[in-house]
Parts: sequence; structure tokens; C-alpha cells
Amino acid sequence: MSNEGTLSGLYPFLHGKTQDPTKLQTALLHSVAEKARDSRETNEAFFGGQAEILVAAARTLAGVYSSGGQLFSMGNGGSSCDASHVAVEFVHPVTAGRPALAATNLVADLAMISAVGNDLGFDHVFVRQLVAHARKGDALIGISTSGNSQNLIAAFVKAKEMDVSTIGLAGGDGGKMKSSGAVDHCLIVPSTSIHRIQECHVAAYHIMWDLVHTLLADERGSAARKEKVQ
Ligand SMILES: O=C(CO)[C@@H](O)[C@H](O)[C@H](O)[C@H](O)COP(=O)(O)O
Repeated sequence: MSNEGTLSGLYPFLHGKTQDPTKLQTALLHSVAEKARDSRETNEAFFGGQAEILVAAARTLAGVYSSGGQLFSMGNGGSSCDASHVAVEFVHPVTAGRPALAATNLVADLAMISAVGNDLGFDHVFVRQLVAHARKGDALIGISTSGNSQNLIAAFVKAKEMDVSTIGLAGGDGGKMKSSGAVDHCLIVPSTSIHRIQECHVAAYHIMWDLVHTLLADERGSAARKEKVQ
């Protein structure tokens, strides 16, 4: 899936070993086209293969919200930014008229992360917060390009012990996120390129957010119709 290796010919240009500006421009344009194609193909393969898992995850999350639960999000590095983005998306909907839904980003508090990381170890930074804040019936989403970040896996395992629903966004072969059996809905981007995986993750949680609102609106509509009939 990844085409990262095929572009290694570009690097001599960037290190000034080749002085031909025309060749460099051609190589740069070629790189844009190649990466855009890879991005498109990865996106199509991902959503083509995993739409049902995405809908199932959205149904679970809509159920959590309609029962008064909330969402927690987590990730490392670039995926920590995605975890933050997920929480903002739910709390502060960009589309007018959609209700705010409770979501907490477990990566937001540096004092918390440094205290738990320093005292107990980095593997505990999400588990600790989950135990403190989550309740039975809530949901946890974890984002990892490799699927192998131990702090996420530990939190997923703890979430299942606490009856918290789990949604995972991974890449490659899904790593431990898939093999742990602790993730109820595991979406795996079929690529080994971190960038392509991250791009699909953003699209996946945007779509999931939209599906959750659609499901909740449908539920409100059904309840209103029932009330009218009675
Ligand atoms: O890919 C980026 C930035 O885009 C890196 O910062 C990356 O997120 C970090 O290496 C993470 O620690 C990787 O963790 P994970 O995605 O495998 O869970």
C-alpha cells in the first residue's frame, strides 16, 4: 500500500547533490501526484472494506450518548492531536444545529500525564484517568497508527473490565489493538505509511461523528412521533 520507498530518489536533490532545478521541480511534482494517488487508493480500500465496522462503532456511540454516557479519547504523537480533534468535534459541533455531546481528551493535561508517567510509567497515563473519570456505559476511542502503543492497549483492557465500550483506529495489521481482543470496533487502515493512516483516521472520525448525530436525530424523531400518536 505504501509508496514511501519509491520516492527515495528525491532525497539527493534535497541535499543539494543534484543542481538541476528543472529535474528537481519534475521530481517534486511527481512526488505530489504519487502521494495523492496513494492517499486516494488507501482511502478507497479502507472505507470500501470497513464501512460496516464504522457504522457499528457509530451505533455503539449513539447508544452511549442516548443513555447519558460520554466519550473519552486518547492517542500518542500525531494521534494525540487526533484524539484532541475528536473531543472538540463532539463538544463543539461545527455544523449548526447539532447538539454538543460530552467528550474528554485524555491527552490534554500535561501535569497529569507527567505525574502519572513519572510515578507509575507511561503505560499508565490513560488507564489512571479512565479509572478516575469513566463509568459503566461510557465509550473510549483510541487512535494508533501501529496499533501497538502500550498505554492505549492498557486503557482498552481496563475499559472492558469497567464495561466501557471501545473503538480503535489503527493501521498496518492492527497490531495489539486487534490481537488484544479489547477493542469492540477496530478500524484498520490497510497501509504501512503513517501519513496515509493518519489521513484515513481523520476521515473516519469525521464520518463517525456525522453518523452519531444522524442516529441521535433519528431517535429523537421516533420519540416525537410516538408522543404525537399517544
Ligand atoms: O506520526 C507522527 C506525527 O505525524 C508521530 O509523532 C507519531 O504519532 C508518534 O511517533 C507516535 O508515538 C506513534 O504512535 P502510534 O501511532 O504507533 O500509536
